[in-house]
Amino acid sequence: MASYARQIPWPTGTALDLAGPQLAWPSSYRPALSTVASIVTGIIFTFLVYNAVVPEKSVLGNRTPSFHSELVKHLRRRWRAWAFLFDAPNIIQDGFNTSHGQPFEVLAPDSRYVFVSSPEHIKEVEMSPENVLSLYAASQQVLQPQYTMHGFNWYEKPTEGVGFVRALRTLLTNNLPEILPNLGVVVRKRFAELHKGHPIVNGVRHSPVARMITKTVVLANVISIFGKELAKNDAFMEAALTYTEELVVSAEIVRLVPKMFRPIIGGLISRRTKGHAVIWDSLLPIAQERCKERELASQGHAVPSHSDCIQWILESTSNKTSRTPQGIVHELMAIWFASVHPTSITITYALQDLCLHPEYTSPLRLEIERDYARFEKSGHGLPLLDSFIKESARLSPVEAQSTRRCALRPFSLSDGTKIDVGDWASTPTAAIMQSAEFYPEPMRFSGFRFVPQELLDSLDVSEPDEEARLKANPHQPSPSKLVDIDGSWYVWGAGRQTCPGRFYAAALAKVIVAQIISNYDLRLVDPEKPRWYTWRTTRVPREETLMVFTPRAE
Ligand code: HEM
Repeated sequence: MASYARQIPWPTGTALDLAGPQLAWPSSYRPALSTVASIVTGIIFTFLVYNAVVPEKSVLGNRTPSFHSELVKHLRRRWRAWAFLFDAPNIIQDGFNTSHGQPFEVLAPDSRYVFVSSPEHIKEVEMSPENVLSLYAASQQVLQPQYTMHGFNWYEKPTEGVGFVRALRTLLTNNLPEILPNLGVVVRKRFAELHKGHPIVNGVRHSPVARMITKTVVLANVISIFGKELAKNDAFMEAALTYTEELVVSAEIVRLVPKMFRPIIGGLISRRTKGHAVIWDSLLPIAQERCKERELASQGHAVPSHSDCIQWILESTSNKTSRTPQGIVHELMAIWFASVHPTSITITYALQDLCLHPEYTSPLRLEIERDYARFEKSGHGLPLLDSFIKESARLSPVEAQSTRRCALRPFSLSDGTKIDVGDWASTPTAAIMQSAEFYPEPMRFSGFRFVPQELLDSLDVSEPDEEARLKANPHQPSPSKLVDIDGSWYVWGAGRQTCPGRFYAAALAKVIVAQIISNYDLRLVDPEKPRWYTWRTTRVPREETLMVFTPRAE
């Protein structure tokens, strides 16, 4: 700790001194003002240190004298809680390894998490009503939407009748056959444009793969969620990209400052960040227009028909708040955030895994040549590619935690473990997906692990040695798909509130990976370099990871 303190030079002088000469106070006021500023700075600093050391809800009980007698133990726990920010996947994995299926506790600076991994405990969590263990309350903590989503407050919304679940799970999924052929063309063009803009080093273009995929996903998602017109609006497209990044950083800052400062800091951030305002200003007139059309339609007038998520949400919402133009835009903003990052990251790691395991390229290309057109028309199929992306997501999951529920009322698991108000229950997704209990040779990459046995038997690879190797890799006793949900696959959460966008996400991942491997040979510039870092439970791809995409026609 001391060494960190030494590394960061603390500015000398008071807040007023640092503000510089533009504050032209009369000189007689200066000593007094300087003293006041020093006191205020001191109070803020003390609060920050206090917040770092003392949890909002101390696990040792309230802040009582007994706290002092257990100081060392307590400080160690707080140190571990702050380490969660940088090392959460390992901390969760350790808890999973030592708990042998029992619930275990992990502390973060701002929360206490209880991880459950046995099927019965997961069932208890997923069955608890939304007003006891709440996904919305957990999302509210993560996203701080009152500051990052134009004043959105999930608590004000009745949870039943939320339109986006039906809009995404049913209507977006059912429309995949209409959406996918256009997305294939858009993705191919966008990827080629981005590729052309990357610098040439030693005769080949070096592409920052994470950024490139995020930009491709943003375009695909704008078209699928908001419609083609908005994709032509440059200001909106720029905001659509920056908004999710702004949101993550802004919400994180708000989460880490003491509660009493959150409205001030959150308000400042909200005023300084522009992405959410551009999104709001662009979507609100459209939502207002659509609401007018709904009104006219209810009076028997002819109105234009629309086939996008704005319309599907409008048609799916039953509660009063969500039926207003503002309510619809808030839901769209929440969907937007949920749709971009996990999808881009999953695709980025799948492409990197293809570079690390190039023996899969030839059978995947064969499958794409044979079956891509059928997949586009139905939204189903490409089982080899499906399995490859699933294996990549198993070993490089975006999130080490899912099925996140924040307690709004005290809750007890059947073994007596208590989850108090403000604590979270969740599943250790990554640890379960890499457990030998569920996956033979769990840490070995086996791209076709999930395909049916007969498909594996009929695998046709031009190199007989490679074919034998692929067939000998570990294989699951029962086949499964990327979008499935079962007791060893919690990538999409669990129970009633599993990801409603997963059918679209899986289809888009297949479109993007298929378009890239059909049209380019790919390799990592430096396969040995670290490809991600972790922040809390998220495995974030490094922006500086470079790939070479060589057009196959050349
Ligand atoms: C690979 C990509 C994706 C992953 C891994 C993923 C994962 C998840 C998970 C785990 C949850 C549940 C939260 C939890 O239990 O902790 C969730 C919820 C949600 N996801 Fe996804 N998601 C992905 C893509 C998408 C896409 C593309 C959309 C929209 C088109 C979307 C929309 C949502 C929404 C709206 C919820 C909230 C559901 C509710 O409130 O009941 N997701 N997602």
